[in-house]
Amino acid sequence: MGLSRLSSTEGENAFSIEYTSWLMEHPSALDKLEQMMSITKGRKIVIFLDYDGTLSDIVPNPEEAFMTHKMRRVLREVANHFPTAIISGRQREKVQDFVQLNNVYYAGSHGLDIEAPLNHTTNFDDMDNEVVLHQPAKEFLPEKHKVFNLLSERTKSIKGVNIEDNKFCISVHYRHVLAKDLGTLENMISTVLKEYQNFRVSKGKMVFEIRPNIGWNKGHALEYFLEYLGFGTSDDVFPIYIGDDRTDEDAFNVLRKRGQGFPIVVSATPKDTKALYSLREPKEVMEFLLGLVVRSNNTSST
Ligand SMILES: O=P(O)(O)OC[C@H]1O[C@H](O[C@H]2O[C@H](CO)[C@@H](O)[C@H](O)[C@H]2O)[C@H](O)[C@@H](O)[C@@H]1O
Repeated sequence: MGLSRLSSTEGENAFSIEYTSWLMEHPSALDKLEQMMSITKGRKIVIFLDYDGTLSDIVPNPEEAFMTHKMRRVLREVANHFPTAIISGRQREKVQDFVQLNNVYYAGSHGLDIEAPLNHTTNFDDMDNEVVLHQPAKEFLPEKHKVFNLLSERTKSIKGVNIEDNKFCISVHYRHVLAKDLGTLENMISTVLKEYQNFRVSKGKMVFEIRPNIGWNKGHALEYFLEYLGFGTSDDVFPIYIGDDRTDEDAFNVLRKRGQGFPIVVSATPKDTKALYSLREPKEVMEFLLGLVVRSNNTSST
């Protein structure tokens, strides 16, 4: 359980005391698997996952945040057992490219670009599958291009800045920016956003996340998927959301408000979160997902 893992991985340092007490409030989801499976009896489990830091390790280069083959195998199994959606800050197509599974639903741009199961409005994706696209910030695309170009131009002088175009959102990575230049970068972003007040900025892991200033976030995307899957107001659903970053907090909040399911934060250090449970790293996420599959197989064979 949590404590044994702690002593083997962290050693007896001052920090582990803080982590241990945080763990009491956000117990390891691995330790709660049995309990969770008994609560879910008769309910439909639906899985929601963030990508970076949840399905793939955080790495210095965003282009290299690959998922392991093992994680992909587990995810495929999970999605064969339960409806599964990935809700990422990245461009949706980019996540699809990393994940390469067609039994998973995808949302990109922090939930602003949803490819949902087929319902009334029909589109076709690259593989000619019928899908429903929900893109509530479509009208902001031309402006987003301008913000992207302006930011790229103005931040050129700062070494280490990496600006990622996430379709409806923009990520300004500062992982490789010198500490002395950070203030300048922040000022540049706020100057640009003063000119484009339809956009706002928040902070992620060594990244400034810029997105249209509309009332739509990962929490709304989660609700949208539930609605489409037919569980909008249902009591018979048990949604599990696993994520590691600030934008995932909106989805944790939705689960807390619905009083349903398991909000799980991925973190090996104490952090302020609305999640009720925790997992330390993507490897534990994989273990947890595998645990769900195994237990679900056991239940159906008894
Ligand atoms: O919602 P997510 O799927 O978690 O996406 C959030 C951002 O993740 C990526 O950036 C983060 O991961 C990178 C790769 O490990 C890392 O280099 C970076 O420092 C992290 O912030 C992604 O590149 C962003 O576009 C996403 O918005």
